[in-house]
Amino acid sequence: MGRFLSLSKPSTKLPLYACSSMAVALTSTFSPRPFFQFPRFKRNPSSLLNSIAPFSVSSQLSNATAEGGSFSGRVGFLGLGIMGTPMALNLIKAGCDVTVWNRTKSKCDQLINQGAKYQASPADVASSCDVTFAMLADPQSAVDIACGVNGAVKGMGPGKGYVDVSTVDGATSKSISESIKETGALFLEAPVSGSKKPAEDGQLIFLTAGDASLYETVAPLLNIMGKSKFYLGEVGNGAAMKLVVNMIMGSMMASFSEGLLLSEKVGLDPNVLVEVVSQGAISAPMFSLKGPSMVQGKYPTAFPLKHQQKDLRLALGLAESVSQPIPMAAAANELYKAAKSHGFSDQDFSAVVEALKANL
Ligand SMILES: NC(=O)C1=CN([C@@H]2O[C@H](COP(=O)(O)OP(=O)(O)OC[C@H]3O[C@@H](n4cnc5c(N)ncnc54)[C@H](OP(=O)(O)O)[C@@H]3O)[C@@H](O)[C@H]2O)C=CC1
Ligand SMILES: O=CCCC(=O)O
Repeated sequence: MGRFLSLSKPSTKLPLYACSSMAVALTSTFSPRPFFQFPRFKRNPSSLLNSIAPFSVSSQLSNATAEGGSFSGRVGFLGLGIMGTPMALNLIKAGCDVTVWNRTKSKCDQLINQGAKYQASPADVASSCDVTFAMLADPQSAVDIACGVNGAVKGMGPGKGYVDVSTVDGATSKSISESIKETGALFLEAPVSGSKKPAEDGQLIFLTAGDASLYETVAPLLNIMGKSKFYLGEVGNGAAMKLVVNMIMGSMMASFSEGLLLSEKVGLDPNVLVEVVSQGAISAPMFSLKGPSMVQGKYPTAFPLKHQQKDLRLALGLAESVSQPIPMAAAANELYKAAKSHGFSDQDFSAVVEALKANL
């Protein structure tokens, strides 16, 4: 039991509960923090219960239970963009009692038609729900919707929980956490890896940190929306993990873009490059998925370029805070800034290749 009670406390020697082989290597070699991944048992709720049961941190949520791998409380969802809409939709399809709000109200219609309730403000959603999720564009909007006039904080209180799944920096997440917790409610940051299609398919990866009991309570909801989830300890660790992952992704895409253009310029077929890359050590689903449309100059938006640049900017701030040089990411950031200034903000981040074209 003792080893599980240390779940929410940073430690250098925590055993891994269940994880990938990569996570084992990281934990035993580098990680100074708890590093847990729970397996996903979507088709076997009793296995899910067994996997969660050892983490017997009692839930403080009054009307919600996670018994048997389900969640019987009311779920709020704020922010219905590319990611929020399919995530909320999956909760509705799974039978959850979902209440939505979005700045642009018309984006709520699809979900209301599928059975969602609507409230007129984040505060109203939070006061009418047990747990409220927020999937917002950036740090400013995440703070505004949590802490602003008619923000979620106004509707929070003991027995409730707030789960911020937006990609923000650790300082923003901590500030939101403090405001939420001052009301007596619980807070979990849970940014996601995975884009539009994984969100639609319930295949996201949650990078969570904060109140362990809220993590346990919302685990059945995370299991509906995602394929795996990591609990990383203190608030800020989930945000940091997400920014590091997206820093790598942004640099990879910038480098891939250079390769595509260079191959074409020296007379090679960039489609063949995509095929060659897909068979070797640097293969990545991202290259295979986006490469063919990049060659055609098409960038259907899954992950908006402006958000990728935001994440690189936040990763640069994270690196600055610990005096870590990240020259590749800094160079990539300049490229995404150039792409933004040429009007590609709302296209997919693979449009960064346009910033390399000579006529820009
Ligand atoms: N798309 C992706 O592949 C992924 C995105 N993310 C992250 O998830 C978050 C959401 O991304 P995504 O869904 O793609 O983004 P979108 O741009 O599609 O949606 C952004 C959401 O934030 C809302 N919003 C923006 N500014 C404000 C504001 N000032 N006040 C109130 N609401 C606001 C928008 O409302 P409105 O509809 O009114 O504009 C919308 O609901 C971002 O942090 C992103 O980095 C994480 C993983 C993958
Ligand atoms: O933040 C966006 C991540 C996109 C992805 O993981 O494919």
